[in-house]
Amino acid sequence: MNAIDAGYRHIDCAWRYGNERDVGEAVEQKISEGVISRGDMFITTKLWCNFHEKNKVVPLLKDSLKNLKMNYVDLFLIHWPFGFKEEAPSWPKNKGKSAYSDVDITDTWQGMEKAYDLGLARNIGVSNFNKSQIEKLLLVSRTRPVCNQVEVNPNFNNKRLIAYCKSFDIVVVGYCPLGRIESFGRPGVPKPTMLDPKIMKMAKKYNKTSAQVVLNYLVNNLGVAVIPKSITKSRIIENFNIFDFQLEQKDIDYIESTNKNARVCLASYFGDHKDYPFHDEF
Ligand SMILES: NC(=O)C1=CN([C@@H]2O[C@H](COP(=O)(O)OP(=O)(O)OC[C@H]3O[C@@H](n4cnc5c(N)ncnc54)[C@H](OP(=O)(O)O)[C@@H]3O)[C@@H](O)[C@H]2O)C=CC1
Ligand SMILES: O=C1CO[C@H](CO)[C@@H](O)[C@@H]1O
Repeated sequence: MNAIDAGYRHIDCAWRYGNERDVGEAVEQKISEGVISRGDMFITTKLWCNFHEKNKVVPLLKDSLKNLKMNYVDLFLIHWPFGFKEEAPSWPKNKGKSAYSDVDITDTWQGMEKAYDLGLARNIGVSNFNKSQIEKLLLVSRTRPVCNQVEVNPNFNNKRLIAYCKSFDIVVVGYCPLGRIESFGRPGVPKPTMLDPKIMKMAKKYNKTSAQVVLNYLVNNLGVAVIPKSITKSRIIENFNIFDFQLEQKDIDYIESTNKNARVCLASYFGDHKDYPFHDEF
């Protein structure tokens, strides 16, 4: 509700997050208050890994729509390229290969196309797909993926994948745009750039916060859509107010120099899955 009041119109959901009911209720409430109409909103949700078989895609989306109390979503994504067996846990981190399914991503894509044909998803796309996985889909798809939602932040600027996606008019939506501050301290996770003292000092010059500087850089300089998450009303408002300033070139150069090619979101438990996406360079 705070996000809608602040002006957000794109809400990122996933069956796996369990946030569809709350988002559906907030949208319904704001429609009843006359603040928005359904057509103003852009609602994304995602197919979880236990439902990659072609004939499971539409039923899973129908379940998401029931949760959302909507009759369509604006964008439906395959959450990860790797699949799990339906009966496996939804995050089978200690189960090993016995939990994995070997459904081909092109079969799952046919299920996504069916969801599109039925009008249940107005657009279809992917998340966490690497270049060769997108290539594989482009070769067989009737309806092309419009979006790849992947990690993008100054520590992991993902430039080569962004350029590849753009060359096929695939919109990149950047997740963990602020570097998911709560993961800082875990092995291999670098300090989020918004905590860099130089960025904090730079932000003061623009009368902005370091989070706003980072989000402005991602949108204006990397050309991606961003989906910062916050449960804090003041930060929700802060993260929306990023369009009214222009970074100087020397500041852009500094932010670029902080790239470390280091991800926050690795899903490394599944590194031995045949479709794990992050062994390739991009
Ligand atoms: N497709 C995929 O596989 C994935 C998708 N996602 C999507 O991306 C979204 C964002 O990613 P997420 O992992 O949450 O990481 P973010 O980079 O958005 O970081 C979120 C963290 O930053 C804090 N924060 C937010 N705004 C500010 C601010 N202005 N100043 C200081 N701290 C701030 C939040 O705190 P607080 O909430 O306490 O205010 C929270 O701890 C997710 O909600 C999800 O929708 C994420 C990971 C994987
Ligand atoms: O979307 C997501 C949110 O975070 C999870 C835990 O890191 C991810 O695995 C998932 O893809």
